[in-house]
Amino acid sequence: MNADTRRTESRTAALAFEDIRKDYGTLAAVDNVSLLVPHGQFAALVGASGSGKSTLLKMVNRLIEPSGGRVLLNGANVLDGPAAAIRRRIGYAFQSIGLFPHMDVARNIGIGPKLAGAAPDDARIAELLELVELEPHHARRMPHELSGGQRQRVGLARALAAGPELLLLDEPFGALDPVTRDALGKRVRALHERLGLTTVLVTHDMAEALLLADRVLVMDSGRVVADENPAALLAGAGGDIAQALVAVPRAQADALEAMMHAPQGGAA
Ligand SMILES: Nc1ncnc2c1ncn2[C@@H]1O[C@H](COP(=O)(O)OP(=O)(O)OP(=O)(O)O)[C@@H](O)[C@H]1O
Repeated sequence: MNADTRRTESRTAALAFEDIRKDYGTLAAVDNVSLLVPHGQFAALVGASGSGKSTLLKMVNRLIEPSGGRVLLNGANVLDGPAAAIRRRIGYAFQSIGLFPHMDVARNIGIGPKLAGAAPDDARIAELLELVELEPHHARRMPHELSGGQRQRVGLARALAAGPELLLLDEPFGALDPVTRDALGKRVRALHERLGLTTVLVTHDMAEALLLADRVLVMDSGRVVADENPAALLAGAGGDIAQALVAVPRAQADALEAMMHAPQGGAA
């Protein structure tokens, strides 16, 4: 691809990383990553702990300053202008949620738009609660009066409150039980479709990535070592590191399948 084509593609993508890097001393936490995420795509970033997933994500909403390269959001460098202006265009939900303990659910959800001078009214809060399948009466609860899964839903509603162009999710289901995690994952995918979002999800869990995403990016030592769709990964593409991650859910699925077809043991 020549430089002109590359520049045009970077400008028209929802999100573009151009030779982005982050160094901590001699460690390259993110090592010259270039990627385009088209509008409407649901991409998952998968990889071992410490492979650079969160660092890459946080350079989009300027929680981390890059050591080199650029991140473009709809063609504009995220470093141009105030960080708050960029963050208003990006929904961000993460595992530890960061709800304000002294504010009720409605105020927690509305904090971003309120800081921007447009506090959401009760109808908008009710609409956001409905999107994440919470009840209207949850609006007046305090964070400590909610379950972990409900708190994650509030975090998601807050991420959606300003009508973002881009949704960044950093292990948003990490601390949840498997049933809640599965339900919330499906809800996020449905919202992605319904709201026409572009979404990047960081997860340790390859099964989650395969089930939810259109595209799976595998990171290792700060680099993207595989970039495949779920069907291709399941068919064996992506190289050794990606296949080692795919092997885990595959082995579990095979073991369950074998159990279902095994003759019943126990007393005859
Ligand atoms: N502030 C920091 N100072 C020094 N090193 C850091 C800092 N933040 C992250 N790192 C290092 O950068 C590397 C990438 O970290 P990062 O959090 O991006 O990984 P990750 O893939 O998101 O991991 P996890 O899945 O465990 O959250 C790791 O080796 C980490 O120790």
